[in-house]
Amino acid sequence: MNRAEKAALQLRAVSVLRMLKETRTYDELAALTELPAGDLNRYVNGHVLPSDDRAREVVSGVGRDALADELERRVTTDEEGYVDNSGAVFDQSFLDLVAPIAAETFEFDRPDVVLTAATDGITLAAAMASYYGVRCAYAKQSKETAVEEFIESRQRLQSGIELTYYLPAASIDAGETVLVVDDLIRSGETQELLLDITERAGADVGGVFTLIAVGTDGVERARERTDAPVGALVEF
Ligand SMILES: O=P(O)(O)OC[C@H]1O[C@H](OP(=O)(O)OP(=O)(O)O)[C@H](O)[C@@H]1O
Repeated sequence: MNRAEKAALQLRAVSVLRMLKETRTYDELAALTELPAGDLNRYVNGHVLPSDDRAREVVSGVGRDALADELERRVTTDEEGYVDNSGAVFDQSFLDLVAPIAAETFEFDRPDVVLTAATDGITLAAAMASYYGVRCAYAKQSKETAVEEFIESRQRLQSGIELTYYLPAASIDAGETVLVVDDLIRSGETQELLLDITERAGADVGGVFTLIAVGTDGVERARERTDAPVGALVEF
């Protein structure tokens, strides 16, 4: 890890600690992180940065669990099992905290592009793309006017409806590495379309990440399509 990466990791740990501190006392934060309350106070107030070992532990250990709890608090499910996750996907700063934790936890290959499907995956894709410092692209169910060439993927869904996603062809170059993300995976049909688009572009899949996996079918389906890591922050 070079100096800039170390500094970035330390600052991410401070962001995670600040988020956790919003609803906790320093003693509670100390119990959660197993770090001394006095040190935590200095980190949260920005007087001292945590060591890289402590920072990594905060980001991928307690940070992941705490963000998963926070996500569960922000999501509601109705009696038919439909999920309202607007409390998460409408909050870009929350997703900005998720991005480094997802990257640390699942060790995706470093992408050139983060790809998602419009609409609800876009803010997560933007957070992941910003974290890696790469482009973000989203496939849509309609063709953008003035774009001449598209990569398209069509699938007949379990429901019998045919679904087509279109991505402007210039969004992904052959040989690039693509991280496929979405806010939610249920049947895995949307992921399959995105993985198909990646393949049609001649690109490689560096990983698949979702905030929420509803059941295991969708995640299993993605795992059958790729050897790259497939991860979910929470599973319902
Ligand atoms: O695993 P699947 O069964 O394919 O479901 C997952 C998809 O469902 C939701 O999108 P939706 O179709 O509701 O469109 P939206 O993002 O525009 O709301 C969600 O954002 C995923 O893209």
